[in-house]
Amino acid sequence: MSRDEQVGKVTLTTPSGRSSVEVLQYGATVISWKYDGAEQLFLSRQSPLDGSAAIRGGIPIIFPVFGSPSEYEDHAGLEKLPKHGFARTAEWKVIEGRVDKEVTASCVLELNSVDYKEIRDAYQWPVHLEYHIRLSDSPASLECSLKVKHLAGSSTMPARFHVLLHNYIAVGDATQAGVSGLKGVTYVDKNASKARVAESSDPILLHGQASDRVYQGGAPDVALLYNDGSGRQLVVSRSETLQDTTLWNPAEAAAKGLKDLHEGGWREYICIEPGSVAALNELPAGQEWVGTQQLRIVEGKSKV
Ligand SMILES: O=P(O)(O)OC[C@H]1O[C@@H](O)[C@H](O)[C@@H](O)[C@@H]1O
Repeated sequence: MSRDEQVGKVTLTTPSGRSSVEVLQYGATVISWKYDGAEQLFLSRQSPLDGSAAIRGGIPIIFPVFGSPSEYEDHAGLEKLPKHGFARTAEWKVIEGRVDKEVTASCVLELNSVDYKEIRDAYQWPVHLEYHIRLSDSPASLECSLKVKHLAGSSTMPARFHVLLHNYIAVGDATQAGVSGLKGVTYVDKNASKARVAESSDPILLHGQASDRVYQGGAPDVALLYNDGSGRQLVVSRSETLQDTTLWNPAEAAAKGLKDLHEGGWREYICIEPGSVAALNELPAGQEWVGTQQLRIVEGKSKV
């Protein structure tokens, strides 16, 4: 593990040098994952990386609310939070870094909500977050695991939260790449007044249409099928605690409203976001919750 303390960045590289990952302490945001020199994640060229705004790309951590609190009828205890919560814009601490055996490298970051007045003011529950990042060459994969511990103390009521890992997966052309594994799963379409729809396609092709869908449970693995002729897939697996999947791409018109997205950037990614967002978690005082995802490169024969 190497650290750039001035920038607040950790770089992990596996001993073979085949895989590397860069993580900002700002938001504990993974901003790059390379395998054999190829970048797997999208990062907007216009995203400020100086801690002035959430990162447009990589893997922002969404906690403890997904979207704006006002989107939910029952948002008791969440109403003062900014959109997508505080985890993605807080400064995390690095507590551990390791290179194991011959194929993996890992690090751990933490965030203690009680250390920050602005978080205490917006979120009544004292929570300790731990984020474990593990990089491997075999299989070529990146594992991210978020642990939430309700510290009790100032509030003994169950801590209420959503969690979502907002993966911006790099693709050659988002209008042509496919997303597989969601057929039959019901989604809430945030672009259509929250209509509930059962997915009928496999693979899903966006064809340049905007997507802001929250698939509710039912899909252990979701795969991004690249359209580069290689048959390669990026498989997103997750623990049962991250049972929901948001599929987001703003497409051309809405992308114009995203000032931190470079021209044409919307074509270069599809967000496949495992989360626990269909209902709020209620974590009793003193207890822990863990959600884990694995992004895995699979060479195969998939056709889009
Ligand atoms: O622009 P932000 O705050 O990073 O949010 C990006 C998108 O994140 C997605 O997860 C949400 O479903 C979208 O509704 C939202 O627009």
